Amino acid sequence: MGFESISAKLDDLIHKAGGCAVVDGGFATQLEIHGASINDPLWSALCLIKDPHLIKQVHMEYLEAGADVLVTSSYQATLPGFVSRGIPVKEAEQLLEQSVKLAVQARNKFWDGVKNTTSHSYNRALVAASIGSYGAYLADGSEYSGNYGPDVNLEKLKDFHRRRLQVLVNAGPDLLAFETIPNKLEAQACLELLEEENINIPSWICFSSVDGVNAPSGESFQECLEVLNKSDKVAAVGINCAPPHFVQSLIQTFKKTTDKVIVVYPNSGETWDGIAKKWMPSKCFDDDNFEAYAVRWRDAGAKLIGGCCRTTPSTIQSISRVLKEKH
Ligand SMILES: C[S+](C)CC[C@H](N)C(=O)O
Ligand SMILES: N[C@@H](CCS)C(=O)O
Ligand SMILES: [Zn+2]
Repeated sequence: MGFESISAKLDDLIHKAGGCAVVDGGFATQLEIHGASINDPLWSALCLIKDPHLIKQVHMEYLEAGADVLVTSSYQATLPGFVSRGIPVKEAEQLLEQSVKLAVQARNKFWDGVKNTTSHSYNRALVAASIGSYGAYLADGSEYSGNYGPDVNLEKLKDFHRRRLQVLVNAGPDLLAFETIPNKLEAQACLELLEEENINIPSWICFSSVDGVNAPSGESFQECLEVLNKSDKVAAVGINCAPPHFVQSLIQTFKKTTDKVIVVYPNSGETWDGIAKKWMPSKCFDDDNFEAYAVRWRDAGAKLIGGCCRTTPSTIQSISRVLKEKH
């Protein structure tokens, strides 16, 4: 590695993609479209146990659609979550490793198939190991409230994230994707872990938002980003799984507060009912809206753009087509 910066691989991908790379779309959503039943505390991580082939298939579908970054199936895959289902710790760790390996295998297979073909517009994708927030593990919708209760402090959050982080990094992803972080405390915990574990692959840290202005906890993004700006271990910051109509102004807020790469991959606009465990209709973007807005988000300064829950490979195809258009 020498003196190469931690984020060299990510910077190189963004450069090759013409200044703005494409992240994949809703992973759990596409599992469900294929019939997976994930109404379960493990949510999409249930497929790591029940149907790993489907995981690889979904990764392939997002690659075909033009994703430059694959986010792994580990969002709600945690050691305590698996252990609570009677899975021994060693096997639980293997499931986490498997989430990275399935994405790497899909990426390699897809790239081997296209790299020597003429006039394709694909880049060799990077694999980002998903690290869902503590709220995702709680499976009570608290990744959208940021309310973890009085017993959760910095040390508890670091304890929760540490071993999974180590196992995922050892499985060899290109990046780490911290997803739906709802408050400043968890952002701080993730950052301290990256430093303490001396992680040498780039990370992005993405927040959720339910009002389009602040983090779900009510803390301002300015105070959250001031914490993250202190570390070079965090290559990119942004928003995931928030409604798409919040994104433009949030990019502007982030631009004022950080020099880091900005990553946005909103959901379709539907809202998650954490009790009923289903998506409720709301003001939504369709694929054409994503296509139109992806250009605006890029022009506002985002360098990584994709979709989250309730977006599909056809959404990513629309985003990829418009962002990779030659002028
Ligand atoms: C991004 S949310 C829709 C994931 C599922 C949630 N953590 C739950 O288990 O209810
Ligand atoms: N990477 C996860 C994020 C859920 S908010 C998924 O797409 O299912
Ligand atoms: Zn989502």
